[in-house]
Amino acid sequence: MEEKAYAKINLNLHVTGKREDGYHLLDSLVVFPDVGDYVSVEPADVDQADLVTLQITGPFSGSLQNEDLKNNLIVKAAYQLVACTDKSLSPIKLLLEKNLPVASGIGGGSADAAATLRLLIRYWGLKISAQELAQIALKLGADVPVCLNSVSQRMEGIGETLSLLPNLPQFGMILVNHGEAVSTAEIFRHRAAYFSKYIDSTQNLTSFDQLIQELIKLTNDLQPPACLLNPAINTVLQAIEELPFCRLSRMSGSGATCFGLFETEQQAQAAAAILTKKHSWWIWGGKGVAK
Ligand SMILES: C[C@@](CO)(OP(=O)(O)O)[C@H](O)COP(=O)(O)OP(=O)(O)OC[C@H]1O[C@@H](n2ccc(N)nc2=O)[C@H](O)[C@@H]1O
Ligand SMILES: Nc1ncnc2c1ncn2[C@@H]1O[C@H](COP(=O)(O)OP(=O)(O)O)[C@@H](O)[C@H]1O
Repeated sequence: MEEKAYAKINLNLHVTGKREDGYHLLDSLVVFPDVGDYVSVEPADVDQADLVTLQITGPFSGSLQNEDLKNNLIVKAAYQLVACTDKSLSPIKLLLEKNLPVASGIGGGSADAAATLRLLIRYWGLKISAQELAQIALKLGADVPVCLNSVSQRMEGIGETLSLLPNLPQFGMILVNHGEAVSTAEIFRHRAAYFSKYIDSTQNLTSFDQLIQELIKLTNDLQPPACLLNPAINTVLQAIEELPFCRLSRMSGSGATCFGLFETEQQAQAAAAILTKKHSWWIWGGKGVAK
């Protein structure tokens, strides 16, 4: 049994306020392109010491090799489910194929956690209400709730207030990461002192042109501090902007991954191929909205 953990892309990200606990309030249009990690589960030996174990493979497994697997969001997600059932559960082995760059503003860890929740609810046959699931997800991280169904959404609060964007058009996207991880906490610490206002007209975004016109008016408020702390992000943004048919380039989340938007999937794939010839960066191109 397997679940795909789709990358999370913030098409815009407005920091609209700050909570008393220091967490920032956000307003962001979030989409899930057709690229991701894979989480799968198989039965483990009954004499396995831990109920849940994890093995990581894939091109970015090395980024997690020095971390204790018990701290991985996948293992934490599994134990959150264990804690909310009376069922007697048999030991499992979880496998993660890590295809997404780590700590890169595309929510790989959050997507993995959400995929694990979906996977194990199915595998163990658990009955959990949507409300309880949303609470478990938020406990794991602010970005986990939006990743639960991996469809286009507007995200507010710190990530707990979600509204679906069912009319968003299909488009092509490229993702580019130059290989330097940036710290989310540090980027938030260096953000400008003002809070930005977000004007919502998301219901009208039914064509690609309308979407671009709207996104041009919006910003990622974390992009300026990220570029200041890691100027190479500017180089990436410029390289994307110069690609044929690119209509918008921007950073996702707290960075450093940047995206480019194209009218079609084919244009995005061709653009990714051009960039791949010039740079040794992580580059992906394809469908901007997976499902
Ligand atoms: C910025 C976003 C936008 O989608 O994406 P990423 O860049 O992580 O992909 C998220 O809000 C990231 O949420 P999440 O992934 O849970 O953040 P964490 O790594 O736990 O946050 C690390 C630190 O960043 C700060 N932080 C995080 C989220 C937030 N809304 N306000 C904050 O001030 C806090 O200091 C927190 O301790
Ligand atoms: N399954 C996981 N994949 C990636 N990172 C994880 C995972 N579990 C825990 N982490 C931790 O979460 C941090 C943020 O990772 P990630 O979710 O990739 O960041 P971002 O949301 O910025 O893309 C990592 O530095 C790592 O320490």
